[in-house]
Amino acid sequence: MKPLRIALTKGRLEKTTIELLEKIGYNCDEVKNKGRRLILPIGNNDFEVVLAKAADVITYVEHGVCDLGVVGKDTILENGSSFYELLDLGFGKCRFALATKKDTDFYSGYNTKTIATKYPNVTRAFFDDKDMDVRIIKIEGSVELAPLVGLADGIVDIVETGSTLKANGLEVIEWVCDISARLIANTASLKLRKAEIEELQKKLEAVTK
Ligand SMILES: Nc1ncnc2c1ncn2[C@@H]1O[C@H](COP(=O)(O)OP(=O)(O)OP(=O)(O)O)[C@@H](O)[C@H]1O
Ligand SMILES: O=P(O)(O)OC[C@H]1O[C@H](OP(=O)(O)OP(=O)(O)O)[C@H](O)[C@@H]1O
Repeated sequence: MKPLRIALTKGRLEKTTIELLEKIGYNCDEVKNKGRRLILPIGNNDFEVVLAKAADVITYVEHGVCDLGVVGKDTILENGSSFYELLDLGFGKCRFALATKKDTDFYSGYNTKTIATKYPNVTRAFFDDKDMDVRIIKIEGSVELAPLVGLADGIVDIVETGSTLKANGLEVIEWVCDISARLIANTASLKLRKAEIEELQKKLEAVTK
C-alpha cells in the first residue's frame, strides 16, 4: 500500500512538528536535509511528508491528495470546512485578539468601525456574534501598521508574546480565541486507512498530553 501522505505547515510550525515525529520514532533526516525537494519520505517509508503554506495544507487534505495535515487552528477557522480535526497537538500556541491603539475607546460612538486583518472570516464571525456591523479590510501582513497609518480603527490578529503590539503602541482590548497546531484528516482517508491513522494519532497523543 502507498505510504500515508501528511501535509505539514512550513514556517513557524515546521520544526516542532518534525521534532514530534522524531519523538514518536520516525526518522526525519530526509525532511531535515530536504534542499528544494517538496515530497520527502519519513521513517522507514512509513509516511510521505509534503511541506506547504498553511492554507494549502487544508486544500491538499480536503481534496484527498494528502491523508493528514498539521495546521494551526487559525487557518482552520479561516479556511476550513470538510475534514476531521483529530488532535490538538499542544504547540504553536498563540491567540487571536482584537487590538487598537493604546487608550482608544473602540466601542464608543455610532460610526461603523474599520478592522484590518489577515483573517476576514474569523473577524466577521467575531463581530457577527456581537451583532456589530464593521467594515473589514484584508491585509497580507504587518497588520499592526493599519491603525498606525490611519487605515483602520482596530485589528484582529495573532498575538503570541504581545511584543509586536507593544512595540507599536497597540493593546489588546478583547481576546477572540486560543490557537494551537492541530492534526487533521481527510474524511475518506479516515475511513479507508483508519487503523494506520489511529495508530499515528495515539502515538502523537501520548507525547502531546
Ligand atoms: N506569533 C505567531 N504569529 C503567527 N503565527 C503563529 C505565531 N505563533 C504560532 N503561530 C502559528 O504558526 C502558523 C504558521 O505561521 P507562519 O508565520 O509560519 O506562516 P503564515 O501565517 O502563513 O505566514 P507567512 O505568510 O509569513 O508565511 C500560524 O498559522 C499559527 O497557527
Ligand atoms: O505577539 P508576538 O509574539 O509579537 O507575535 C505576533 C506577531 O507575529 C505575527 O506576524 P508575523 O511575524 O508572522 O509577520 P506578518 O505580520 O507579516 O504576518 C502576527 O501576525 C503578529 O504580527
